[in-house]
Amino acid sequence: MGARDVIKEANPAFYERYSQLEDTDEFWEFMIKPPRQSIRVNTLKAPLEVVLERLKEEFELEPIPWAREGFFINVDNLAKVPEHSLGLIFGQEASSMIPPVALDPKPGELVLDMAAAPGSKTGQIAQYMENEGCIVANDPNMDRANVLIANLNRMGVLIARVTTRDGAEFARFENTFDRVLLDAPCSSVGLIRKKWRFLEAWNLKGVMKYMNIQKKLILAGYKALKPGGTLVYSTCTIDPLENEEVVDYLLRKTDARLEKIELPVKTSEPVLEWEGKEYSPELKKVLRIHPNDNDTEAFFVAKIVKPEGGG
Ligand SMILES: C[S@@+](CC[C@H](N)C(=O)[O-])C[C@H]1O[C@@H](n2cnc3c(N)ncnc32)[C@H](O)[C@@H]1O
Repeated sequence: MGARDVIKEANPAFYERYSQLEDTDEFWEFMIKPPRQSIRVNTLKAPLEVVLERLKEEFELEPIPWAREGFFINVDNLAKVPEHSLGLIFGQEASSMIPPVALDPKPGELVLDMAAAPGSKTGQIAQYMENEGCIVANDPNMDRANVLIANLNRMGVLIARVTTRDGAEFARFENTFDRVLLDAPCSSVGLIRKKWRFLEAWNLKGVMKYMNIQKKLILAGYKALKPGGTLVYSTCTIDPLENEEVVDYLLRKTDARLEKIELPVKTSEPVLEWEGKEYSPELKKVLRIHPNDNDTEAFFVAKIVKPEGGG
């Protein structure tokens, strides 16, 4: 049985909905193919070259084109690699490295990571900030926040303050942060490659539930952003209602503008019309990544700026 038939049988509604986005054999194959292991070298702890030299003694590394510190690696169990326990490397999916690259945080800035646990992107942001400045790393799920704290400790992140609020509460810190990352809770279609249960559990009701949370969070994140600041919105899912719809909602409600993300990454066409609704042509600037584009998890990334004098 091919991947298409396996998916059709496991969740017919899923197949029906997303065959409207793309219906190639490749798309369905990569939707369930086990993912490639990738790592980010943590330059907060040691120089990139030193860590690479050591890893190359044992493993084959393939650079990830869109993240200088990212590599695909042929390892079965990362937990057994000493560099992992030491926080010199962090297991992070290749496409999940894109949002912090797009955010482009600088040393000394004040950054809000609204949905931060387990902290792979907080660590990457701290790395780009060279441990100077401040990151408010928030996640309302206490268990996940504990994992976040443990990971930040292991990675040697010294500039994060962990909070456990509903991200929507940050709306009251108006015009405060230089940069905001909203790596939103979502239906996680991208994670099916790693966990089959995300395919079985998927339903449209869940998509709608997440869409409503995401709209609330993106408005709050935008409010908390300083004029001239950058907000990156990302999900690891493919549903237009959780992606283009949410960004279109922000564009309609505020003075937000979109910026094109120039990276060497293959993408699929953004969705500009869905279920009879048309989205702003500005949405052409977002990155919609299907699993077969780069053999990674699916991802969606939008780079949003607040005009100077806006808010
Ligand atoms: C995609 S995960 C974040 C992954 C994380 N950014 C990383 O790179 O490791 C989404 C997170 O959103 C959190 N979350 C759920 N509801 C939230 C809310 N109302 N406000 C903020 N975060 C929320 C979940 O607990 C979950 O940890």
